[in-house]
This record gives sequence, structure tokens and C-alpha cells, in this order.
Amino acid sequence: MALDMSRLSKTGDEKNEFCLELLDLLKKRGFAKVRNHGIADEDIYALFDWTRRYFNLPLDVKMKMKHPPQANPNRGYSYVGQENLANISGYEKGLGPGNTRDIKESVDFGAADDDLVHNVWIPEEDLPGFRTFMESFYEKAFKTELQIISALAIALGIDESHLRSVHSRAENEFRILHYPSIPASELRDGTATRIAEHTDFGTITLLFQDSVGGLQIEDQTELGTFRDVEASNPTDIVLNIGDSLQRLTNDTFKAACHRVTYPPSVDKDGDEIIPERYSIAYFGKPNRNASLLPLKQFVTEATPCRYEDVTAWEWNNRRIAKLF
Ligand SMILES: O=C(O)CCC(=O)C(=O)O
Ligand SMILES: [Fe+2]
Repeated sequence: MALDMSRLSKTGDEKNEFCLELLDLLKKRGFAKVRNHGIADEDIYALFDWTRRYFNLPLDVKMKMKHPPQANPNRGYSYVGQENLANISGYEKGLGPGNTRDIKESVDFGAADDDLVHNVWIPEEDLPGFRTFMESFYEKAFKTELQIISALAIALGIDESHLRSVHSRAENEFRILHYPSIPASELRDGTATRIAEHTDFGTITLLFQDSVGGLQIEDQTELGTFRDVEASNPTDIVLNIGDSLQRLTNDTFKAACHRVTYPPSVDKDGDEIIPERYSIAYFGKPNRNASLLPLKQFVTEATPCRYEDVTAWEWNNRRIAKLF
């Protein structure tokens, strides 16, 4: 069930209860779903529509906005096989990398007015309206992100305006993903998956998924157990915590590992074809120059400071360095 985010604009108890329920789900389940989050249903349907239209273009057109072979600048189109999350899968558990291939293609964008990393686009005539739509959706997702940041600050009992100011520059990343349709047998021997287990690097991720399913998130009360995130309503937003918030809260709040594999309805041992899947992730991140040193409220004698002082940008680059 998705939490009703319109309760955040109420006053008093209703607002506080929403914030606490959100925090509780994120802490226990590793994710939470929200509805009435401020982004209109038709914008979300249009987002899936543009995403499909882009990935349906011929490869040579998609490659006109190709991602560089290395991690940075993290912008543009990555073809199937270019980026593999297994390279960082064991990272947060102190284990080594895996060697599973991801069977997905994706495009990374940032803010239209980002002064450090610039977006790349296909020529307008190849998909008229695509760029304008994506740029405007980014702004809408940013507004929702800031509201969620407020809710988290309220629930955690930390200064709301401070936490918002650390996220004021929208130095976020926005990614559209396509998992092509493949025979179930391709995933059987474990050398390939849709997206390997990982944590996200930012503060909070807003994820939109179509109705195919296959997303699984590690239950935080039962580590090692991955639970399906039901794909019932594409207009719900799935939220999960990233590494940056884990650091800022000195592990009070852990980033949940997640992955995408077979949809729950597919027989893993049969010869079924797994249907294609589309998803869109908006990674809310702290401003690049913000420090990720744990906030003083979370450092006590019983919970000494677990993390060194790195900037959000250093952290981001350390994490993405191995992906490509
Ligand atoms: O496709 C999904 O549902 C998840 C994508 C994801 O976890 C990511 O891109 O970081
Ligand atoms: Fe992720």
C-alpha cells in the first residue's frame, strides 16, 4: 500500500504521522511507496511514453547521445553491456565485486542548468519534444524530492531547513531504463541479470516502474532476504534511501540493497520469454560541495562517528568509478 503524501501538507498530527510512517517503512522494509506526491498521473504516463519512444529508436540514433566509455561525465546513453552494477555489488557489505552482466540500456541526465556536468541529447529532429519533456519532468521530480527531504528531517528530528539547503542545487541524476525482453533461460546460470544488487549513492531515490515487476529490495529487518516490490500502480513512487543519507545519519538510516530480476510471475525454470520492462529513477543527491560527515545529532558516545568527512561529489565519483 502506498502512503498518501498529501498528508504532508496538513498540519499537526496528520503531517507528523505521515513522516513517521515513511521513516518506519524505509527503516524496516528498505523502501516505501507514496501516492498523491504532487506529480500528476498524466505526467508519469507521458514519462513512460517518452522513455519507450526513445529506446525504440534505432541504435545508431540513440548512440548520437552516447555515454562516454568511462564513468564521468555520467551523461548519455549506455548500450546493453556498457554498465554493470555487479562491479560494486559487494561494496557496501565489505565483499568483493561480482561478475554478473546487467541486461539493460539506460540514459543518464542531470539538471538542464548544471554548471559542471552538461547533458547530451540527440538532435531535436530525431525525437521532437523529448528534451523539453525530460527537462521539465526533472524540475517536477525535484519539487517532490524536497518535500520528501522535509518529511525525513521531521521524522528524524533534525533541522528541516538545513537538510533542504544541503539539497538546494538539484545536483541530482535522472535515469531512464529499458530492460529488453529475454528468454528466462538467459538469467538461469547467474552470469546475467537485469540489474545486479547495489545501493544508490545519493540521499533518496524516486523510482517509477511499469507493471512488469522484478524489482526486489533487501528487507532491513531480515538482511539477506530480498522482497518483491509489487508493480501494481505505475503512478506510485517507490522511495529508497541512498548511501549519502546513511553517512549523514551515521547508520541510523541504512541504504537498502536492491536489484531487478525475473518478474514474480515468470517460471524461472521454464522457456518463457521475460517481457521487456521500463523504469525511471530520479536520484536525489546532496549538493556536490556538501559534507557527508555524520550530523552531530547522530554521533554519541554509544554511536561514535563511523564515517570520514568526504564531499557528496567525492563520494559520488568514488562509487561510480567502477561501474563502466
Ligand atoms: O529498474 C529499477 O527498478 C531499478 C533501477 C535501479 O535500481 C537503478 O538504476 O539504480
Ligand atoms: Fe538503484
